[in-house]
Amino acid sequence: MQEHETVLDVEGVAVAFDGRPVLRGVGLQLRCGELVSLLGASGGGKTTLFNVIAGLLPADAGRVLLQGRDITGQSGQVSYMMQKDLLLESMRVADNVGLPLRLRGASKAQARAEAEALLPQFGLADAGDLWPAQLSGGMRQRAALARTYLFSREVMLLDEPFSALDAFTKAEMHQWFAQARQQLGLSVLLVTHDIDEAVLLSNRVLVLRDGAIAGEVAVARPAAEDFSLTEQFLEAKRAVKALLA
Ligand SMILES: Nc1ncnc2c1ncn2[C@@H]1O[C@H](COP(=O)(O)OP(=O)(O)OP(=O)(O)O)[C@@H](O)[C@H]1O
Repeated sequence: MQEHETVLDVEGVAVAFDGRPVLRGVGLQLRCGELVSLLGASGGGKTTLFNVIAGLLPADAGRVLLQGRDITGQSGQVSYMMQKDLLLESMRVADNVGLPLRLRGASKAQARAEAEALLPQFGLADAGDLWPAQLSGGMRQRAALARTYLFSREVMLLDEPFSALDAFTKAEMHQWFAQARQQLGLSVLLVTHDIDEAVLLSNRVLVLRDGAIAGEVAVARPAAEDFSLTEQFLEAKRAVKALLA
């Protein structure tokens, strides 16, 4: 798939719970190799939208297209990492990461070999034989991201993947993730509450308000040593804050 082609197309998704509308016709597009963040008030329907895209929750209206194919209501088409990493404590890291391959019928040895080959790209080169309890918070999140990547490489839905980390680890993860995403050519939709994180990592930031996309901010990224200290970063942050207000 070519860069800039639409990989995921969400059209007019509406969801109501007990007659109360949460999503009122959400539309968005994700292009190949792009990271788009979704920001909005707590309870605004971000996770609900992810559940619809992942085919885990039926929508009252709307469609979800993956590379032009209608996948509305189908689970298992895009990869989805929920806020909690959900690593299985009784499995070594490589087996945890290889789990999606096992679910698709690979042998334990095949799944482990493929997971082991991927671990260096996720900063876990020597961690395959460790147990999850032996990992730091950042390592756990990278293992969970590697497992999500093995589930499906086309589109990743990440629901607050860094929110549980301390500020120092979070900053390290941002730096690592921005690079890994480029190298692996990932197309990512990211839910976050953190405006700085959204601006730092995204090509575009979408604001969800009153059940619809209130607007978007395209992030212009200069080739600076530290993007977060640039005028362009502040400019994008101001524009996002104005949309949220
Ligand atoms: N299965 C459900 N049944 C009834 N109400 C639900 C259900 N799932 C979510 N809701 C309600 O829908 C609204 C949107 O919830 P959702 O979790 O999608 O918001 P969110 O934007 O992800 O919130 P947060 O940022 O706090 O994670 C909330 O009011 C929530 O209580």
